[in-house]
Amino acid sequence: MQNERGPYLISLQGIGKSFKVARRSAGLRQAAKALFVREHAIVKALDEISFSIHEGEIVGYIGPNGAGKSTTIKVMSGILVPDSGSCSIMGYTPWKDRAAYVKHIGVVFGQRSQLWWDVPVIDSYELLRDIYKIPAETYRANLNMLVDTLGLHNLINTPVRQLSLGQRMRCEIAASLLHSPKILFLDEPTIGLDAVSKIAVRQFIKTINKEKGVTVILTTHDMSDIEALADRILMIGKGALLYDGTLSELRSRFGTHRTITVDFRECLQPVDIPGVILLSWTPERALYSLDTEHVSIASVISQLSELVEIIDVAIETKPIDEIIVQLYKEHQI
Ligand SMILES: Nc1ncnc2c1ncn2[C@@H]1O[C@H](COP(=O)(O)OP(=O)(O)OP(=O)(O)O)[C@@H](O)[C@H]1O
Repeated sequence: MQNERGPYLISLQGIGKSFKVARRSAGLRQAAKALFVREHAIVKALDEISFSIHEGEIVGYIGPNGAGKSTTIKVMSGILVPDSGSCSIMGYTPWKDRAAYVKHIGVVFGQRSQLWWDVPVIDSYELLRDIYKIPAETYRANLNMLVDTLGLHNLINTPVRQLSLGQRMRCEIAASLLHSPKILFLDEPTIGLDAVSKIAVRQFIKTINKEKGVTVILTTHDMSDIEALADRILMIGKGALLYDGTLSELRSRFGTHRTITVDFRECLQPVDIPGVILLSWTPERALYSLDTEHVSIASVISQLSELVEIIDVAIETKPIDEIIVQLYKEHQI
């Protein structure tokens, strides 16, 4: 498959995946009954998911808890076999050609470690070198680059269990890239990290995307990850794809709301402007809320400036988190 930008690197068509989960009602009687009769429910984790991704993209895969994000990443990385649909990544069907396919991908699950817990990080790296049969020269070059850019100098000789979450995450990301994969799947890579570690991880993801051309698909609940990284958002809810587009399209579609803070020379009388909500008024500052679909910012400022002497104006857009919540609400998820 392809479009005007050429062939897709990743293409999913109608992927479906359900899980059979054991159900038990509350109470002792039900517990006793469950010893003999197991009741099951079917959870539809993915319902006909289709999307395609080009080489070099950074795609943010978002959605509320239980939407199906991790399940999609598991299908794409070949860990899970879907019930229906097709998936072609670099020409491979991940769950069928797994041995050859995994040489081209790196996977990081923020909540799970791929490193050996009790041994120094470097030992896990050497094991990965042997598993992936990474040529000595490539391994050395990649290791040096990763240690430098992720600041791992003082970490790689430490056992994983002695590392902080942020330090471990940087080591995990390095582990996933030792074999020079073309695609990196990151499942909540910044979960639980402090502000400094988050920025370091984001910066690194940007660098390997730009300099090495690595295609990145990341799931996150942190909208600032998306703002900092993703060119494109795929939003999933109740197993179905609900939005596929850029962050700026999303903003303009759902984010026409603005808050305007105006500072002025003392004015005791609040000024009301038609179509605009006055949120607060003090003798030196007013806070207005408006929808730019109905009223332009220019007209608000011009109407105000006729009545007060404006000193400063600050305009804020609705935070991306609020836009996402609005989107979830619209889709009733
Ligand atoms: N191995 C499994 N067995 C049974 N049900 C599962 C399994 N894995 C996922 N599910 C169910 O499938 C649905 C999608 O789960 P998934 O982990 O993909 O969601 P998610 O979007 O990654 O959620 P979160 O943001 O909470 O990590 C959920 O209802 C979950 O309970």
